[in-house]
Amino acid sequence: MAVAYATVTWDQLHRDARLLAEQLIPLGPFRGIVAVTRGGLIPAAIIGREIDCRLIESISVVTYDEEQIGKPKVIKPPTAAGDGEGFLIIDDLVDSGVTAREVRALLPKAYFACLYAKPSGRPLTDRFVVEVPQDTWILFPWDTAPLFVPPLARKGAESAQ
Ligand SMILES: O=P(O)(O)OC[C@H]1O[C@H](OP(=O)(O)OP(=O)(O)O)[C@H](O)[C@@H]1O
Repeated sequence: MAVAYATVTWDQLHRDARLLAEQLIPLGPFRGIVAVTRGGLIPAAIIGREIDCRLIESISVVTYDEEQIGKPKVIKPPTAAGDGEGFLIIDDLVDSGVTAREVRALLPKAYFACLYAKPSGRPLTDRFVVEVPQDTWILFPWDTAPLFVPPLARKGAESAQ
């Protein structure tokens, strides 16, 4: 399957998180936020600021390790959130939906919102900002760095040497 890349800048991520916050305000107030680490941490901080929510819990789900491919493992439960009643779950992305399914099973009464959703994971969300094709790999700002790229003309000359 061909893979396309979509770069998300800090500015864009901030804008998308604020857009989501705006949509969440009428659904609140929320007792707290559960950030799905690690990708949900920065969106949760931005959204917590916008919706005026200071109680931030986290959950950490590992979906891949060398011995048990695909078996999700909760390595940090969201204890402060109980069954999720009154809580908002925030993640950056739902892709296959494996992480979201695990998180929702632990917090059945919480509201699940994320910035970006691929078709396979989309049904597991209550709200998202942007739908992204399944074969698109999102490059988040914390995963990337600006690099020098040679001018096109010089690139041709270099490959001819
Ligand atoms: O729908 P899924 O296929 O489960 O994928 C979505 C999950 O993948 C990413 O986290 P990742 O597992 O890469 O961990 P990280 O955020 O700690 O890098 C993302 O932050 C979601 O939590």
